[in-house]
Amino acid sequence: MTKQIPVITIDGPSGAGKGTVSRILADKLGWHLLDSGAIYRVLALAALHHGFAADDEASLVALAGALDVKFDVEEDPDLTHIILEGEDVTMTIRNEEVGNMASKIAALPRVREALLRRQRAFKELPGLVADGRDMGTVVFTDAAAKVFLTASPEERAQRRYQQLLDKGFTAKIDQLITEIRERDARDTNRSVAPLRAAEGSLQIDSTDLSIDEVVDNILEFAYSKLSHSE
Ligand SMILES: Nc1ncnc2c1ncn2[C@@H]1O[C@H](COP(=O)(O)OP(=O)(O)O)[C@@H](O)[C@H]1O
Ligand SMILES: Nc1ccn([C@@H]2O[C@H](COP(=O)(O)OP(=O)(O)O)[C@@H](O)[C@H]2O)c(=O)n1
Repeated sequence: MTKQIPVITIDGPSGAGKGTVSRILADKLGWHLLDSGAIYRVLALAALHHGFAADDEASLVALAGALDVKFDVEEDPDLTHIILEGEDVTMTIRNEEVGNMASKIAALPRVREALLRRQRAFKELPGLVADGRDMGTVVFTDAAAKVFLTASPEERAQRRYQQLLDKGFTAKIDQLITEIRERDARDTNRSVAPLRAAEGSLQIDSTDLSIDEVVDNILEFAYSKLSHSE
């Protein structure tokens, strides 16, 4: 029998802490990490470079199929460098213009379909931690352990605010709360792969939990699931 490759999926809304806890989990377990949002962001940046509109599905699908992107984990142990068409876009893809474009193109069914194989290719031994919106519901439906991580919109906006200040940007908390609510609505109400908790997932509200508490909860859940699936 071929060895099953274990997958832990972490889905949830923007600012819930998915990226942070996924990276810690992947480090602790020595597993691969898929930041699926980065793939949508890279496609969004490429679309902006090419001047494609957010609803030009045919052009975006063609672009997704031919996307020349590399995730470089060798160079820097703390940060996966993302290289688009030879250019390091690790920082550029994090800006709000790219995030908003990513959230718009992510609503197009054929674009999501075109990115499926690229995401599934991250599933390699010894295991994968996959961070996104539909990791447990669509991309890795057979994952060993599925987590749905949330926090209140106010707390998530406050975290983003702090994150932006730490990076030297200015930001307005009211505007961030509005943007978070808009992005939640778009991700939750789209017809294809809407944001929702996968069946059987561990649901964690991290509003009043520390990062370490969230990681410990997930590890305990994942170990119990993995020991049952062996
Ligand atoms: N449980 C938590 N308590 C406090 N801050 C948190 C917690 N989880 C994450 N953060 C912080 O919130 C910010 C957003 O987290 P991030 O992992 O980027 O969220 P997501 O990937 O879900 O959008 C980061 O600055 C992170 O350090
Ligand atoms: N698996 C995924 C990951 C991201 N996305 C979309 O891509 C956008 C950017 O993802 P992200 O995870 O980088 O966003 P943040 O949570 O960091 O704000 C999200 O707003 C989603 O609309 C998605 O639809 N499916």
